Amino acid sequence: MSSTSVLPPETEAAPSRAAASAKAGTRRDVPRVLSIAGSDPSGGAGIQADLKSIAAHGGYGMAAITALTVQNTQGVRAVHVPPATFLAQQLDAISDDITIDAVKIGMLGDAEVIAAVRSWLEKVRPGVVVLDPVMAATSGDRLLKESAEAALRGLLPLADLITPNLAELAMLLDEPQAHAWPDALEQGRRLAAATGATVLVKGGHLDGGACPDALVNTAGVLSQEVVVLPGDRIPTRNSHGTGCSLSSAMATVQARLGDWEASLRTVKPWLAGALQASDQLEVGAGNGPIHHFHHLQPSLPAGKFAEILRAEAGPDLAAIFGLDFIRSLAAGSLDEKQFAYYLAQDAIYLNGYSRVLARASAMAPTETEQLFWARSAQQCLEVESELHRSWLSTRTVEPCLGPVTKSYVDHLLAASASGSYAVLVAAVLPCFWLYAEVGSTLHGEFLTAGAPADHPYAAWLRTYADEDFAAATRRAMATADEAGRRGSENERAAMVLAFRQSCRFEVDFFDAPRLHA
Ligand SMILES: Nc1ncnc2c1ncn2[C@@H]1O[C@H](COP(=O)(O)OP(=O)(O)OP(=O)(O)O)[C@@H](O)[C@H]1O
Ligand SMILES: Cc1ncc(CO)c(N)n1
Repeated sequence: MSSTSVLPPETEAAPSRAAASAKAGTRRDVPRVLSIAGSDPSGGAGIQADLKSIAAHGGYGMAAITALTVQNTQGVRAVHVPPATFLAQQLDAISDDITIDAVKIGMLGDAEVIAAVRSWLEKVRPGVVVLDPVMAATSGDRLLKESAEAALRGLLPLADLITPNLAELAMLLDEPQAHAWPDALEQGRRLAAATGATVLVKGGHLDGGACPDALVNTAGVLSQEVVVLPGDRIPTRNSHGTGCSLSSAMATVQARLGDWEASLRTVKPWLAGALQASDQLEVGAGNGPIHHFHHLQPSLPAGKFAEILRAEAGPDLAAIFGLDFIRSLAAGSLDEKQFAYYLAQDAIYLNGYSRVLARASAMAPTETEQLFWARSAQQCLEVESELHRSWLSTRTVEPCLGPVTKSYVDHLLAASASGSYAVLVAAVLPCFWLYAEVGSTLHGEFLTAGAPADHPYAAWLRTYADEDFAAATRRAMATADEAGRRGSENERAAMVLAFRQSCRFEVDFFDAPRLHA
């Protein structure tokens, strides 16, 4: 398991001239960072994203709310801008009392709000000011009144860093939107020259597989006039709030490092990781949020959790192969009464197991998994009726629920009621996996012995080598691996417990005919 760190890893970057000329007093271990932005109640953008992003980078976050939005991952339904005088009071209350190491400015809404922020900035002059010129949400809905665009342009010279996306960059320059990266960089240059600020040109809205970002400054603050950080586009729809998260992360890290290039080198890989891990959150049906704290979660590589489960089951598998029932079944010397008991209990078990698999289907996070469990549930019922038709119809056996069968099914039902899909998947896995292991071993032994036709259980042993069942087992294993990787440490521990308990029941189930037949 990989180790976790509280802060995203910082790449050692060669100090640029900016580091040397960073404003005195801006470097703090835990920077006090104020977000002046709108609220997104769905938590992915606006001040909610800013506070997460600031915390993810080790800052102390504060928030003065410029506007309330009614939005979710699918779009903005309404915007309410409280009186600008009330915002001014919030800003004064903070700066009267607290030293602010960095400010991030996001959604401003209208010209009155911009005027209030402007006069506060002129009065307080915070050490680091990052301005994200928010005009629209990821969904395309407007967040800045058209009549306020000129006022926003007027605010730009008060910022140290401006972080426009391609549409915002064009609007601020009153030019058509750039679609090619070199054109965007040219626009960045013009905006930097016009404002004196550093411009972070963002490639999020470019076409194609690349997603570069660049810092541009025409006044010699950077090591070069244009510093490009290349990046791959991460294939996800979950880009809600990337701009907010990036700008507040830049404000926080800049207050600690005093170097824009080093800050972007820290923030960009973190953002890529947050986009990559965004699917884990399962928030909303539209453009979902990014996973701000992905770096705090221990991540397991694919297959690792399945490997852990396999190791857990090792002793139980060995115990199964040592059982009299299995040894004598393989040798053909098994007492017919025990075999009949085993078949009858298996039929009862499969009925319960089918219900539990149907529950897994109902809880599955994707339609593919839903279908897999539903099919498996159906196949259990088919095997159950086949057992009655071909094996049990010729035998006289009491169809009573044995103690091991009852305990095993009760355990599975408890897992299905635990509320955790991952725990349920772990609990049902041994019936696939240990059974498939036992089956292929016994079938292999049977073939090695020349598949003797006079073996009393020859027909039964032949049914064990079912490629469809082996494929379903691999699928169940991969699903458990994925559920384990997605889950928290606590959930994985609960999965291992449920899995081990089922493994014990598999051993007991094969031993039950000896004790109860
Ligand atoms: N699919 C992606 N893969 C990698 N990086 C991305 C992706 N989408 C956006 N980014 C990065 O996210 C940051 C924000 O870029 P973008 O151009 O999307 O800003 P924005 O439009 O202001 O964001 P928002 O969607 O919050 O309004 C940039 O660093 C950009 O490179
Ligand atoms: C409040 C708010 N600010 C900014 C954005 C841009 O993503 C948004 N969607 N909502």
